[in-house]
Amino acid sequence: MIELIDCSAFLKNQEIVKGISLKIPKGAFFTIIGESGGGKTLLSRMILNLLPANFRVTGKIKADREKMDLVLQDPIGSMQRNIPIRTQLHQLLKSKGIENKEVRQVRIEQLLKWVGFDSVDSILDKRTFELSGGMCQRVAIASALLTEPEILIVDEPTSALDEVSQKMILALLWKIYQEKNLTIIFITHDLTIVKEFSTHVGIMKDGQLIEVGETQQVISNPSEKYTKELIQIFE
Ligand SMILES: Nc1ncnc2c1ncn2[C@@H]1O[C@H](COP(=O)(O)OP(=O)(O)OP(=O)(O)O)[C@@H](O)[C@H]1O
Repeated sequence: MIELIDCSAFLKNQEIVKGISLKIPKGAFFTIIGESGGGKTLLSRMILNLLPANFRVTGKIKADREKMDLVLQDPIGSMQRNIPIRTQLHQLLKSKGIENKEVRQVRIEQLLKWVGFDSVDSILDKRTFELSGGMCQRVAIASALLTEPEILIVDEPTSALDEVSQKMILALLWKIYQEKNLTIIFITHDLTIVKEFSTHVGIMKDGQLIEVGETQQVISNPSEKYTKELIQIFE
């Protein structure tokens, strides 16, 4: 479980993320939705302790960060551009203490197949700019899974992709959720994703978590005006 108790993020004296208290149960598919600039990304970076250095955080966060990994909106930007994928993935496992090259190679090949690549060798030889956005996002997701996290935070992972790739990445994230028993925190602008996939949802507006709960409960009986408006837009 992840727990935040009255957490805020300040930039100089301006409170940008405001007094958030939240429990994310183990095994939840927790979506965070809300207006642009509402603080969704900052909240996720607070959980990861990855806020830019000029932010000051108050409150208490109970979370095992060693067990978390992050998938970003821009898959090409989230990996190193000029280094072959093989080298990047080996380096990652080496940094986690896996010294044996064959052991690393087996784990990498198994995972790339699991995320849907048939021809693993041809992917490993490439650099990220040689892949399509959808393929690159699949590699980025495989990279996040390599270290076997228990919690995966995904920040609008489909918004930079075409419609077909979006569907493939959503299907992959659903497979991960179903088969790897992870907790997923999924930041999105798309209420359809919230309705279709999530067990829990948090609604953010102006730096505040204005409504939170089980998805079905929140969608069928929203208490906040902003949540009602959001639901109407997607009807
Ligand atoms: N590094 C930063 N320095 C200064 N202000 C920032 C920084 N990152 C975010 N902000 C500001 O904090 C507020 C919340 O940003 P955040 O990125 O968390 O919003 P968001 O809900 O994720 O938005 P979007 O849906 O557009 O990605 C915004 O007003 C943004 O301009």
